[in-house]
Amino acid sequence: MAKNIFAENDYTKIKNRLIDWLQTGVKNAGLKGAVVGLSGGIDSSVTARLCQLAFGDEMLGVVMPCHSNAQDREDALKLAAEFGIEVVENDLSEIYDHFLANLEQSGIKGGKLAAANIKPRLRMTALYYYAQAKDYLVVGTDNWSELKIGYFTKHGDGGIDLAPLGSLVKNEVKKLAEVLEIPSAIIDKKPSAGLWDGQTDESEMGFSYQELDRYILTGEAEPEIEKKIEKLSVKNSHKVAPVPIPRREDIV
Ligand SMILES: Nc1ncnc2c1ncn2[C@@H]1O[C@H](COP(=O)(O)OP(=O)(O)OC[C@H]2O[C@@H]([n+]3cccc(C(=O)O)c3)[C@H](O)[C@@H]2O)[C@@H](O)[C@H]1O
Ligand SMILES: Nc1ncnc2c1ncn2[C@@H]1O[C@H](COP(=O)(O)OP(=O)(O)OP(=O)(O)O)[C@@H](O)[C@H]1O
Ligand SMILES: [Mg+2]
Repeated sequence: MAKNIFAENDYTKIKNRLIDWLQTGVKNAGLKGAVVGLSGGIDSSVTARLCQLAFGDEMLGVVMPCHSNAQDREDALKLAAEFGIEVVENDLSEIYDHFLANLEQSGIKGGKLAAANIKPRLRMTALYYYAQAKDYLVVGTDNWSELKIGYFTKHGDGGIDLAPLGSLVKNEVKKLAEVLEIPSAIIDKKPSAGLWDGQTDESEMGFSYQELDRYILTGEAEPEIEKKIEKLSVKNSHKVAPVPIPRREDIV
């Protein structure tokens, strides 16, 4: 059997280093704590728990259903209650419906993704409201696997101030979740962006996190999987690059 490359790290050490890293990031910004969107999924649960350990009471979780799965909302609220994380809830479903209808009044109708990507961008707007109100940073949940292939909404869940999980692949986040005592119902849940009914990361990506993570860490993958990963990585590289600006000498 192939060795488990995700089990090799010391996750207690990683936990402690990430707590330090978060504290340094917030201190360098001259601010007090962190705000995190709580989806009921593993990435936000791990991020919220790390922030709580880093900032104690100076940490806010925000649950923002937007035509979302009721179980996810319950899991998010349960996690907050279990760890004593302060939580507020904003249901964005009606705002989303109004906003989309308003946009469509222009006569321009977008496809499924144009509409669905509004959801994470509304959440981003709410998170920045709370961050500014409380002198916090917006702490994102994006992991290395998602960043590698650009599997996030630009200026949505990608619109953040710090990304503590950005150097860990998804399966490593799972191991970290165990050390943080995240409930197994959350750890074992199928990853989903929750943008539409039945959406799962792996079916949309066209490969598994196991395959993606193995490729990121070892460079090994079936040729057709490698091709898919590299294609997405190139296509979405703009999402992790600074915004292009023309060189002054080329235009003046
Ligand atoms: N070369 C380029 N240089 C600069 N900008 C470029 C560009 N190509 C496109 N763009 C811009 O980027 C936009 C497309 O990017 P974007 O708006 O992000 O949209 P897109 O990548 O099409 O969709 C987001 C993807 O992330 C997934 N997602 C979203 C949210 C959460 C999660 C999750 O893991 O939970 C996953 C979602 O299911 C979907 O597959 C274009 O409309 C255009 O404005
Ligand atoms: N209903 C929601 N309420 C609050 N925040 C949300 C909600 N849905 C998504 N988010 C935010 O968007 C982030 C990106 O979603 P994503 O699905 O990648 O992470 P996750 O749900 O934590 O984990 P998983 O990828 O395993 O589903 C979440 O981690 C969370 O911060
Ligand atoms: Mg999710």
